[in-house]
Amino acid sequence: MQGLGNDFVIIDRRHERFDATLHTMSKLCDRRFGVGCDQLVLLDAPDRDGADIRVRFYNPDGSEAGACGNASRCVAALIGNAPVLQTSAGLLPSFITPEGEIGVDMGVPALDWQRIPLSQAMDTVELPLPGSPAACSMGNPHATFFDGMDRADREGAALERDALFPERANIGCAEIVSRDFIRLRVWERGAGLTLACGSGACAAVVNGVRRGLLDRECRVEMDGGALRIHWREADGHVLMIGPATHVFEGLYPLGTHDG
Ligand SMILES: N[C@H](CCC[C@H](N)C(=O)O)C(=O)O
Repeated sequence: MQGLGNDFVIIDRRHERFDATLHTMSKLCDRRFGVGCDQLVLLDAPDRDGADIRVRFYNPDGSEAGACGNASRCVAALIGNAPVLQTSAGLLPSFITPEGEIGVDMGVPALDWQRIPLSQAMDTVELPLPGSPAACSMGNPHATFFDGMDRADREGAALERDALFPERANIGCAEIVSRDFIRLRVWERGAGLTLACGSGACAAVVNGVRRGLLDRECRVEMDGGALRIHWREADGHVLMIGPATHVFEGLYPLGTHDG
């Protein structure tokens, strides 16, 4: 499936065994020697009350991510009937808009340096990096710059691994068109530049509001398309609305060798 060109291999292992070795997962993500995707998503039966499906997200480098907004919309569309997703970031309710778009409540962002996490105590609204980005977590760490998109291409790889981010970070680079419309490019942790990043769009709006640059309801346009983001004042939850597209379905040849 794909959400704004951010694409996923989603393996439902509720009824079939699938041993997710690092080698198998990275090969599945490989666009030449495997199927090809930005992230691999594993579905299991939930083990928390109120959840309909357990969802785990893995980058092509094998690292697990606590959140993946575009994949969350895809899983919600795949399961149908607006499921509640159980992720390591918590229970994420989904919904369908009257226009048929998929919405996911991405929960409350973590704003304190320990939970993002950062390597030292500091105010997360302006990090001591060129361009003074702001940082938050949507269940995965994000630093957002607001001085144009091209830094993502030029500096994303180095910034992802800056010593400030003990678990690395997704690097969002935004161009502010107006207080309710930004263009965003994200260098994703463990994946590199992608056409869209759902949690990155959420983080960019949260970070922009905290910097006094954006309104709480904002359109975020990325290379693959646009999301609507609303950081709801009443309860602090971040709602993300956008498309989710089924590309093809197949059977993973169980029992094949990893070679
Ligand atoms: N690379 C991210 C996970 C995927 C996020 C992105 N694809 C999204 O839609 O949120 C991380 O390691 O935190």
